[in-house]
Amino acid sequence: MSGLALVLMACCVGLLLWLALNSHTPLPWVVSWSLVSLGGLLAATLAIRLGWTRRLNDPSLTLPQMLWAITSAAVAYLVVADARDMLPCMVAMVLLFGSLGLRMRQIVGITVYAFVATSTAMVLAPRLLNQPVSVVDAAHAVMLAVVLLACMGVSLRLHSLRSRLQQQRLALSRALEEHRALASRDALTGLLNRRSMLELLELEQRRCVRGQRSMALAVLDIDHFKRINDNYGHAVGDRALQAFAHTVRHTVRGGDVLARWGGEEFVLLLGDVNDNAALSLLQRIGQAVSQAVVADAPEGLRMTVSTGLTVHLPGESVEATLERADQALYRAKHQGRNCVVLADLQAPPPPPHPPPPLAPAGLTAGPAVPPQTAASLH
Ligand SMILES: Nc1nc2c(ncn2[C@@H]2O[C@H](COP(=O)(O)OP(=O)(O)OP(=O)(O)O)[C@@H](O)[C@H]2O)c(=O)[nH]1
Repeated sequence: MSGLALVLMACCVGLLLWLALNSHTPLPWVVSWSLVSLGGLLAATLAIRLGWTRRLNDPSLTLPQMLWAITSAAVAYLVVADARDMLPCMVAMVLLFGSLGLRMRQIVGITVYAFVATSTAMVLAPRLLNQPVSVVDAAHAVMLAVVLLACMGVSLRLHSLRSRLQQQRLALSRALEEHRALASRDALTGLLNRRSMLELLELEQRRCVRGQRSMALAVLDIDHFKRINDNYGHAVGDRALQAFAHTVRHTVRGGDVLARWGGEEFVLLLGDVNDNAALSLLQRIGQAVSQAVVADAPEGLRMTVSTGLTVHLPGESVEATLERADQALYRAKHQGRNCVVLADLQAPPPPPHPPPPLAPAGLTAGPAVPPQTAASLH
């Protein structure tokens, strides 16, 4: 029951007390009833505030408080004869406030209980007080039945409105979640998209500055992807991209992050790894990609990937690291594709469009490493 209901109950009890003091009802009865009624509600409030009810199914003790308040109201009908007119009002208040937190079956149950409790009080009152049943008593009974039915109707309606509101809120938060996922992920491969990857890289870069972490970045580009589209169709091309993403993700460690950078180009973030280990991993990726099977595609369809790899130097910008990896990729493409080129950290920044080398590069500066020779580096 809400704090407001408690306050209202307290007002009613105060009013009843006043009526009792101004009527012929024996004072000890009235005082005892008031103390027991209020005491029960205060005890419940205290238990809730102290957190004793936290582990219960109903931590706010709604149902017990309602049962208590309705029983108190029914007993009041017997004890405080002058205040009987207030019974429908009190029961209605308890039902309306309390039912907000109840399930449908509980609402019907508590209304039935209210009906049984109050009608028992009405039947017993004339006998206990030795008074004949009057027309007023009959009118009370009819009014109470009407009030109880109306309260139940209103409570059930409120309940259905609340459940509809909850469903709408749930649907809205799911839609928001999906929207967020769509905004941060590439729809085709399910990988992080370029924007989210850049955010992640900025975060990692700051960790590198603080010396908490090191990272290597690789730019991977599927070779001659245009031919796959041209020869097998765009749908097969899409599935090839998915197969590529799936293969790389299952070759790297859980903490490494692959993102779709655009088209058939991907960026891989490798955490806490040296250049040799990164090179070896990218060689394995190259081999795995060359064996990857594209779903519903002709048998002969195989992919290869060219990769530019570099380690991030603490203090430099993410853009600078990416640019170096991109230049290494450029060299990998010009050295025959299907290989990994590790960027040379000592070399001055390359010109914007370096001419392709005449012969395959050695392994010293910007080594081009075909997948099958990876092991020889270690
Ligand atoms: N099916 C499909 N194709 C895409 C998608 N994004 C980009 N492409 C295609 O990828 C191809 C990229 O071609 P290019 O940039 O010429 O590169 P390439 O053919 O891979 O050649 P190299 O990179 O030099 O080996 C283009 O034909 C694009 O249309 C996509 O989401 N789905």
